[in-house]
Amino acid sequence: MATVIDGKAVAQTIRSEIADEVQLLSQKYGKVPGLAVVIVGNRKDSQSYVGMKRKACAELGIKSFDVDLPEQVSEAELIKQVHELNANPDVHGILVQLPLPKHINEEKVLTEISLEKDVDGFHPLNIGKLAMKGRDPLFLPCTPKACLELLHRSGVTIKGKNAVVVGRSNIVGLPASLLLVKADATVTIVHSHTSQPESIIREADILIAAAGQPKMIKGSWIKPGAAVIDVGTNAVDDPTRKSGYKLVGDVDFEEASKIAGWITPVPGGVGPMTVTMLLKNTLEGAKRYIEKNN
Ligand SMILES: Nc1nc(=O)c2c([nH]1)NC[C@@H]1CN(c3ccc(C(=O)N[C@@H](CCC(=O)O)C(=O)O)cc3)C=[N+]21
Repeated sequence: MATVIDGKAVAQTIRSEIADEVQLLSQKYGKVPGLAVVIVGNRKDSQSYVGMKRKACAELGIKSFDVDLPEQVSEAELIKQVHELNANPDVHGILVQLPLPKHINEEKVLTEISLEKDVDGFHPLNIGKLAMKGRDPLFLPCTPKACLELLHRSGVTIKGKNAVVVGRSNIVGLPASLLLVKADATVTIVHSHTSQPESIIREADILIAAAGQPKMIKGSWIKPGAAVIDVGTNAVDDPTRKSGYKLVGDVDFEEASKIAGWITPVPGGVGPMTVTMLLKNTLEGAKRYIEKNN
């Protein structure tokens, strides 16, 4: 049976470390980290994620700046708001919740975020640096950083291992692959055009599942003893629940937990750690800014 990695518990430990540092910063400089959370429109999932982020800020003494814009807001107006946050000395991190409505060019908006405040790590220059050997971006993207932190805190070594990443999105699969290469793994990316995904996944000592397909990865695909990090957060109908749905990962947990060495649950795995890495990035950004300007 696999060791189930308790993302919620690890997240809690790191959050209390962050809260202590926030207090130190506040005592030393009379300033607290500030995170702007920008949301456009009223997608239910985005509202819920943004709510979690704002609540977590409050719990840690991080000041959150809430910008809520209507679905119809123009790209120009959104960019104007980003520029105002760039100029605000109390804001050390800016997060624009994705996805944005179709009439807005996401890359254009993300490019306007000041590099020093890009706590999501989604600015093309930060991604470019992530992709370069010997270079480091100012911020690592939160979900990939969460995956590596969970491996690290579980005592899983990455160097020299076969790592397989399922999915190649800009926010998870691709940057996770880059981080694993930088950590000296041998990395294979599996995606919708891969002809034999099972046989590749079976070679994975480390598996990062970020395809967004509920229970796509079966127990029989897992290499015995592998470390399985499940990034999927898929809502599937569940009439037995009040909400009418439940969250399941990209991995069939029931089956895979019998074969893997380590596995993250959904919920309670990568999700809470993603939010925690955002808070950590905000703290790091604030420390850089405050120490430079004092
Ligand atoms: N600019 C931007 N940055 C993001 O980081 C970003 C984004 N846009 N758009 C959407 C995705 C998704 N995402 C999650 C965060 C937390 C949980 C999380 O905490 N999940 C809980 C479950 C929460 C629940 O019960 O609904 C868990 O897995 O235990 C999940 C998903 C961040 N994203």
